[in-house]
Amino acid sequence: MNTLSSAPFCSLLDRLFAEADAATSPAIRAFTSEERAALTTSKTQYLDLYAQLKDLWLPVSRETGELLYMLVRATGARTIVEFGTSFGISTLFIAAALRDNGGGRVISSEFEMSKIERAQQNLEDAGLADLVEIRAGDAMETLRQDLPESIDLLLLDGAKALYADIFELVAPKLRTGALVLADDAEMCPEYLSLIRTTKDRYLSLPFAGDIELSVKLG
Ligand SMILES: C[S@@+](CC[C@H](N)C(=O)[O-])C[C@H]1O[C@@H](n2cnc3c(N)ncnc32)[C@H](O)[C@@H]1O
Repeated sequence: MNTLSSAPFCSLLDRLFAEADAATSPAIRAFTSEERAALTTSKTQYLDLYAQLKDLWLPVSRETGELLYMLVRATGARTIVEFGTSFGISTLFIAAALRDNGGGRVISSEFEMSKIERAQQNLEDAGLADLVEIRAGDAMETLRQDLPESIDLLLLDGAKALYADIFELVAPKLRTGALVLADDAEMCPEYLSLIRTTKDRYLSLPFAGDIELSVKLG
């Protein structure tokens, strides 16, 4: 038996993915082309732009969620940091894998309070809330301090323009062999350039079209 294929996880995930698919946002349709570009490139407007998209779930795909579950199980990971909780779909996959590994801790980060409340509820409904700490506020501040001494996996899935900055904050705590999974990585040229040019310390590959998967070599 595993959490991924058991109740209540299965039916909860089906319901949440359906809800995510159905969610709409009048704000995104009203965005100018400059605002659309700023969503992935601006290091100053991200709080305002993402706040306008608070009704959108923007989750990882089911395949990426299952890949996260696999990676956490296969590596026996116990300590995970996540940039970008939203309504908690990726967090659910990670926490399910931690449960099946025998325990652990996810530190996730989200600044939109309404999303945090719903993510917390989803984690409670799945019986996984005890494994997760959601840090409220800008991850550029909340992930700057009080990180565990040794981190097994980092998921980058918040504002695209900040992937490189968040990676730099967390990197000193990544253990040798730690994985970094960056979702929608093709939107993050600064991060891709950074992770792919540190060949002595990271091996990094594009994966499944929209993921960059990297391992810390030492
Ligand atoms: C792509 S969604 C995350 C989806 C989530 N990982 C999932 O699979 O359900 C990105 C989220 O990151 C949040 N976010 C963006 N920039 C952030 C920042 N600097 N600090 C905290 N949260 C941020 C947004 O509010 C949004 O909810």
